[in-house]
Amino acid sequence: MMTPPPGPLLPSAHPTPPVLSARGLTKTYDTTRALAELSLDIHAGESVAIMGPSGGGKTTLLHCLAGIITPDAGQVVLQHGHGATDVARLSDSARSALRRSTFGFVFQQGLLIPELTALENVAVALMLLGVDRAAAEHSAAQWLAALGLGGLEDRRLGQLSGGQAQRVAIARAQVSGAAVVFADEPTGALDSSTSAEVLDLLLESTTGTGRTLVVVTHDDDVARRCARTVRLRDGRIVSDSRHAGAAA
Ligand SMILES: Nc1ncnc2c1ncn2[C@@H]1O[C@H](COP(=O)(O)OP(=O)(O)OP(=O)(O)O)[C@@H](O)[C@H]1O
Repeated sequence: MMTPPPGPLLPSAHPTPPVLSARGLTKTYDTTRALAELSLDIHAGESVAIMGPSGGGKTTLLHCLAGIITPDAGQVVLQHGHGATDVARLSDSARSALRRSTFGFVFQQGLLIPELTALENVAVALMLLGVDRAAAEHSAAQWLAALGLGGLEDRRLGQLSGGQAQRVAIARAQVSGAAVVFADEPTGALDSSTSAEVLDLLLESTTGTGRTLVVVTHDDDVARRCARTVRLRDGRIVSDSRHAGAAA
């Protein structure tokens, strides 16, 4: 069967312009095709759940959208600020700079530094952008307080619960004013009530302020709370639905 060429998607009824437009994304690892000419528009202020079976390409898509890996073919156009940037064509250093300034990440492991306190873990995201320590710590303290962690600023990660540590990760992802926050199974290790609280905070602090959330999840409860669910299988989109009554 012939595959249609990657091209413009049908006009969308969404009220805001796309902040990210992926066209014809293809990624192959050795002999495994993780993404197969995938096209997707993500709009400013949307919450999008990426779902589908294990190995379907969810994390690979998230990493391509966020400029963590480059696709073998295709484009990821970011429309933010003054113009459009093809994330997939930037140099490594330009992509790192873009990730720090424009994107936020809530991943299960890897981004928080165990030796640092909650406050330092959040402040470091701003200090990497050149903000001085005092101003960075001031903003970090405000985010921690907004996420219910006032009084815990000086705890190291090992002295926090899983849910508290995920809130630190949310604060870190938001403190630099990220236009798009990417989360990969942000509630995967949490019990269901903590998971609901963390998800509420993640939605409020992103789409609640006009920013965009893209979340990879296996959890139907998480997907139901998002405004849109995109399902992948074998590196292709098999369904894309918007739900009434969910967050933006
Ligand atoms: N670094 C890699 N090297 C080789 N193959 C890889 C690599 N990363 C992913 N893959 C393969 O690419 C396919 C898509 O992987 P991906 O992690 O994107 O899927 P996923 O939908 O996120 O899966 P899961 O739900 O299990 O996390 C899988 O078949 C996986 O084995």
